[in-house]
Amino acid sequence: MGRIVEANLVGTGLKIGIVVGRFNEFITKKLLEGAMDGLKRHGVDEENIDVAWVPGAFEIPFIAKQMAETGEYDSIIGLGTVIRGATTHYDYVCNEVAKGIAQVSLQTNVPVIFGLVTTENIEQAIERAGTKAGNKGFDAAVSAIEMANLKKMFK
Ligand SMILES: Nc1c(NC[C@H](O)[C@H](O)[C@H](O)CO)[nH]c(=O)[nH]c1=O
Ligand SMILES: CC(=O)[C@@H](O)COP(=O)(O)O
Repeated sequence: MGRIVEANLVGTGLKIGIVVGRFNEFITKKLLEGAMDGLKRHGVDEENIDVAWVPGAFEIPFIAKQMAETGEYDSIIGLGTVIRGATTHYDYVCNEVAKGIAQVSLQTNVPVIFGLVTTENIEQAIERAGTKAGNKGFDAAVSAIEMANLKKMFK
């Protein structure tokens, strides 16, 4: 059997970028709090966390790409909240942000984490922003650390 590659969750020395959407800010600020908590509790120095606010989830991939291209970041986290409305707008936003984040990650070789809450209603969003279903921002922080460390294992 070959090697099994599994990264630890130690964030010491990592530099992390966060891109967060202002749309539905009452939820996204909770995701940001969760992400900051997750990063710091796993050893990331607050000085090594940069946060960029964008208007909405649709804009996350563009700024994530600008950040990734600086070469400064070990991982980037996208945080946003898309809540279904009366029209098809939801589907366009969700599809583009998901595809965009995946593309930025593959094009730049920087892990970009999908820390978005995409829900049918406000209640589902609240549940995923620090109440009964955890905090998607915290989960994204742990994934960012794991991916940054995993990437280093393939150098
Ligand atoms: N409806 C939601 C949006 N819509 C805004 C777009 O993301 C974008 O900012 C605008 O279309 C300008 O390009 N954004 C969210 O983050 N969440 C939503 O529920
Ligand atoms: C997910 C959204 O974009 C949403 O806020 C838009 O709502 P609507 O479809 O009612 O315009």
